[in-house]
Amino acid sequence: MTISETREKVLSGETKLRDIVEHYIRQIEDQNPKVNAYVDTDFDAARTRAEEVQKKIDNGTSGKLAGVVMGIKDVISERGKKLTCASKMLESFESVYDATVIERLKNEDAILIGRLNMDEFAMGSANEYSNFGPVKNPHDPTKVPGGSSGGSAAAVAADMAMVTLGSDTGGSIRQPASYCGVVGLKPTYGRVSRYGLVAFASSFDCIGPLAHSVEDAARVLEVIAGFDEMDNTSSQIEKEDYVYAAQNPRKNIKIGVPDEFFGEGLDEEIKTGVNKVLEDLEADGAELVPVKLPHTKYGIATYYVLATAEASSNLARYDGIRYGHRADKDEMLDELKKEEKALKEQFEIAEGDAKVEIQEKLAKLDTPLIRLYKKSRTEGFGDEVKRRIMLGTYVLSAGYYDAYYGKAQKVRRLIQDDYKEAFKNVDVIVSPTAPTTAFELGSKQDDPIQMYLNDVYTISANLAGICGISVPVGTHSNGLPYGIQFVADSFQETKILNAGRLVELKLS
Ligand SMILES: NC(=O)C[C@H](N)C(=O)O
Repeated sequence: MTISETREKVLSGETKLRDIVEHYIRQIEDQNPKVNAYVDTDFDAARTRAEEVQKKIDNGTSGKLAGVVMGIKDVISERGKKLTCASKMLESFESVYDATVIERLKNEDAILIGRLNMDEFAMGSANEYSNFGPVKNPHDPTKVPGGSSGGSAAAVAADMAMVTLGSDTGGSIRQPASYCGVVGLKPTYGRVSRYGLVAFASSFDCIGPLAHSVEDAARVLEVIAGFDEMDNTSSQIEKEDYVYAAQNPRKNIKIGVPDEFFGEGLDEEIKTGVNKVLEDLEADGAELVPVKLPHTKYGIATYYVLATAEASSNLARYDGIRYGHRADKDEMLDELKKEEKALKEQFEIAEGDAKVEIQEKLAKLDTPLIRLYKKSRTEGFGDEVKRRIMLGTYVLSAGYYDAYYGKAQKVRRLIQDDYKEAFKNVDVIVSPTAPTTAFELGSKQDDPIQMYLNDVYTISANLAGICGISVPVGTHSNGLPYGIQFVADSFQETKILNAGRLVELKLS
């Protein structure tokens, strides 16, 4: 059921919240062993909450999301719940406070039923890099659900939640939404507070909803959006009426069509499917306008320089002392002693240059504290996270800073300027959400570049800081869903909701 259907039934007394919650519990018990979307659930808390909210409904004081059963990506703090980011590093970490978005959802009486699987620290496009094992696509368990919010998308697709929250740093809400056949919305950077979101790349990270419908996404956005004094990057610009925009779409919108997003690498059927919808929208009064985004071809490279640089800095806090997994101290001291002993023995028998070399090694041997950091991080982080920390540290290093980090910042500006220019003439810009449908589990795991290329259409919205939505638009002959993406200028969420709703109306 959608949020509005639920509201109607719950407010009229036709359905009790208890029954809604029991439905989702059954779904999770039945589906989760196959899909692996939830990494933690609290059914008792959900049941208790349902009783509390039911009382509010009965006495007419319930909030906007009364009865809405939600799952939360395991990167957003929920007081008293585990917050693992699907990493061994945070295996036993528990949130001590609520993220602003969680506080706002709770204030409007949403029922939070569990924590959702994801790529470790949100780094990935297939939800395969998780300490809890991969999420499976509900449409075909041999396929990935997309990532990094794979659990959030799969939970909605398999009816294990009415809506979920995900996070989008470089496509992480929209690409899994496309692969799982649900709606996913990435708000403008600054529209939704990041307070309580574990940082990956702070100038990109955004929290947003994944839902069954555009209107549901709007209903959640309405609650979570808005200024927050706890996040100094959150904007003071007033929210717009998102639900109204989703319910009353204008047909005569101007849609920018960039050649750059319909070229090489795009699956032919997806291209045809997206073009067909555009023709239908045009027949209904929309105007299709060719636009140019000449710098988008540098999007992936730019993102993977800047996002890894920010990640290397943000993830420095996980040292096993202040935060996160700590390696066994005795084991570490033992190792260190053995190394020292071996070097000293070698020193005794070595001669000439070799002796000097060994002496240098002895002098450079880690102190116990440094070794504890190293060992904790080596054990706690997975391979993709380590790869990004190393890439990020490299592009920030003194000798390469200008060549990589500095240059990428300049290209980011050029990409932003492309969009600013294009939005002078159009309301939204359209593209497929991803170049293909969901791919085979394990097929790209060993090839990071192939994995990164999945984000080719979604990543520029993150670089530009603008908003975007993915709406299901068809089923491929291989049986898998795929989405259409609309992006709009900063703080113009009503425009993407409007366009998304037009697509839904065309397909219904
Ligand atoms: N976090 C994201 O938005 C997903 C992106 N594929 C990344 O690995 O960075």
